[in-house]
Parts: sequence; C-alpha cells; structure tokens
Amino acid sequence: MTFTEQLRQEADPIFEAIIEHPFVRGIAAGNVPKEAVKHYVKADFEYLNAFMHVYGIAISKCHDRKDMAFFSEQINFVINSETHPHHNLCNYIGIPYEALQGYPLPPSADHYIKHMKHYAHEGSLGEILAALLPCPWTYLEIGNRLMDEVKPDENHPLYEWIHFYADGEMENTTMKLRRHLDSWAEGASEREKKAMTDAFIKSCQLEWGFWEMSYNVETWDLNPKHATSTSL
Ligand SMILES: Cc1ncc(C[n+]2csc(CCO)c2C)c(N)n1
Repeated sequence: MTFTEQLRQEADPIFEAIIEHPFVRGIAAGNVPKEAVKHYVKADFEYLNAFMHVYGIAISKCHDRKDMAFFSEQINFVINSETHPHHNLCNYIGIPYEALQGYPLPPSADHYIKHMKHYAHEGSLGEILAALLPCPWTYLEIGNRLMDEVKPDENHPLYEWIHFYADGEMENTTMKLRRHLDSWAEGASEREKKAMTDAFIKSCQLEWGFWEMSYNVETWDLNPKHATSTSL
C-alpha cells in the first residue's frame, strides 16, 4: 500500500462523515439553507486566499522546477477556476459574489487556515503537501459520489458545483499531489511520516469542520471586537 493509500484508509470515517454531512446532503438535494451557503462562500473566499499563500510558501521550499510549475499552475487554477463553483452558489442564493468578499473567518475556518500556515512555515515540503491534500481529495470524492447518486441534470440548482468537483481536473490535482507526497514519503524518517499523517488527518477533520461551521453559521459570539478584520 502506498503512503497516501494508508492515509486515505485511516481517514475513511472522516471522508464518510463529510459525504454524509447535512450541508453536502443539501447540495445533493439542491436544498441547502441559503444562510449556510452565504456563510460558506464568505469563508471560502478567504480560505482560498490563504490556500494560495500556502502554495506560494511551498514554491519557496521547492528545488525542482517541475514542482514550482505545479504549485504555480494551482495558484492560477484557484484564481481563475475555483470561482466557478462560488458563482454557482451565489446564483443559488441570489447574492452577488462581490458582496460576500472580505469577511473575517469564523473560528473553525480560522483554525483550518492557521493549521495549513503552521505547516507552510514550520514544516517540510512533505508536511505541507500532507496538509494541503485533503482539500482537493475530499472535494473530488464529494463530486464523484454526488454525480453517481444524483446524476444531476441542468435543472439541478447546483449542477455546476457538482460537475466542477467531479471533473478530471480535480482528479488530476489530487493525483499529482498524491504522487509527490508518496515519493517524498519514500525518503522520510518515521518521525516525519508521523508528522505528515498528523497534518493530513487534521486537515480532513478541519474539512469536515468547515462544512459544520457553514451549516451552523458559526461566529465569534463571545469576542465580537476581534472578528471585525480578516485575520490572515
Ligand atoms: C474548505 C475548502 N476545501 C476545499 C476546497 C476545494 N479547493 C480549494 S482550492 C482547490 C485547488 C487545489 O489546488 C480546491 C480543490 C474549497 N473550495 N474549500
């Protein structure tokens, strides 16, 4: 079994919990509560900014041009393409995308980006890859499962969202990250493999937490003053 196959096996209960999460079930049924979608898009816009920062730091740790090119292509993909599913969600709730940008991250999303930035600043390239991988991998599996289960037609309000994540590009990104991480793991010590596993499993849990945060419209209830600026 490859290293990333082992990671996937260990994280299986979390992947299942994500697929069964009420927000994801709502995407399947085309009836997610609009407040939850609004909360998700606000947080995800900022999450994607943080994700690009992490890719940028990953580039600074690469020695190989092929790896630099991969991360730089991914930054382009996030800027130019990850906006499509957001536009689909904005159309679904009838709110312009621009109105949902520049908000502070709720606690669980804040935790997730700080977790990734921790590995970006303190970790090896292997640890960064492990922290990043659940992002495309969980979405790829959501997309594939919803395509199989729902087989949405163009009248489904979240048709584009589902198609976007079930698309070959998501598979491609996931496979490239996996291959890179698998080859890194071949030369890694037991201690580093443990750190990479920890980074991966926590990112999977934080992916679940992001759906939960959106569905429950989580806020910094007890400390509103500190929630007034984006905390990137
Ligand atoms: C919380 C959260 N997790 C994952 C994604 C999906 N996603 C974000 S960036 C990216 C490209 C990776 O190179 C993908 C697939 C999301 N939108 N929000």
